[in-house]
Amino acid sequence: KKPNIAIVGATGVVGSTFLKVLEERDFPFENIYMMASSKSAGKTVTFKGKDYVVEELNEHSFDKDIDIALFSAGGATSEKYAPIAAQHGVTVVDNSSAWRMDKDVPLVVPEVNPADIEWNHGIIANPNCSTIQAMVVLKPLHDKYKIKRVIYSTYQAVSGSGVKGISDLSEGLKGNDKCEAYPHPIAGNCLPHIDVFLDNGYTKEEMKMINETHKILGDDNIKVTATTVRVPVFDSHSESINIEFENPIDVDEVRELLASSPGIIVQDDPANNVYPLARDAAGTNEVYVGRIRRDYSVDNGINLWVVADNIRKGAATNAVQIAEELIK
Ligand SMILES: O=C(O)C/C=C/c1cccc(C(=O)O)c1C(=O)O
Repeated sequence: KKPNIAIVGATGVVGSTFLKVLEERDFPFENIYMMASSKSAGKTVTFKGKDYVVEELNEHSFDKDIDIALFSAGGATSEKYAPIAAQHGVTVVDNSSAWRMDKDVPLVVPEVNPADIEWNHGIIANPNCSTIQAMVVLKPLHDKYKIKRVIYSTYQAVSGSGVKGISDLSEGLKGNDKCEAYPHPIAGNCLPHIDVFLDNGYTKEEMKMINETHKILGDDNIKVTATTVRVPVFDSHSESINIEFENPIDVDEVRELLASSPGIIVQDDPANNVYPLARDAAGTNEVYVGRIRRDYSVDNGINLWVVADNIRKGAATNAVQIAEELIK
């Protein structure tokens, strides 16, 4: 039978993109239920030409027959309601960080570790957007050359902060500096501060990339560090990724391997100004890789430039791909 699905956080930036991607990919379903917290309940969302009134999420929301629920309504909502849904037999795909590091919750990028879906106990976690696009690229390289160390430097779009981030940038570009999403004006700036600072001097976003890399690749021996930066870009996260391998590599072989790996489009012809660009990646579901070159400062190292739409592959599309695995 076709699944009954629920969208929790249906009116948000990611929630509304869940709906776009479900329609684009013609995801099969019998019934769909739109849910959100009290502040968004009562709104109307349109999906496949039909209007739906968003119902207020509560502990009885999953009493009805629901097979799959896609959550993107903040960590607190996931913390409270994902277990309730799971106890009602729903398989939850949660876009928040609430359950990502839980030992009973698989953290999944379908191109990377689809088999981990099998051991879910009702909740499957969607990784952080910056982690997802990196994992798609690192997995084939780790399998072939064994990664020793990774350095992430990210250049993250304001859409990752939702409507407040988008507004701060659009107003800032008109000369009206606003600081609703960030402690400093984002227009004309780069802010090395995403989420909150921790006692170790790193931000939560940086520690998410480090911890989630270990869990998804299943290898805590990989040395990982990260600097995550907010830049004045509306859509798509760009990442400079430096990788040192245990084994020798050949750059042309790396380029061919990536070009033949799932979910990746290689754009790497600097002589003709060809490399991944945030504005080209926006609105698509793939991960783009370019500037593939040897790091001559170590024996077996490379540098990469990796770009993806942070709301699509970084969140909504990845979650829908997990749901597609569930109904196979
Ligand atoms: O800021 C970005 O570009 C990505 C933001 C992700 C985010 C924002 C608020 C809460 C969370 C969270 O769920 O903790 C997350 C996440 O890690 O997915």
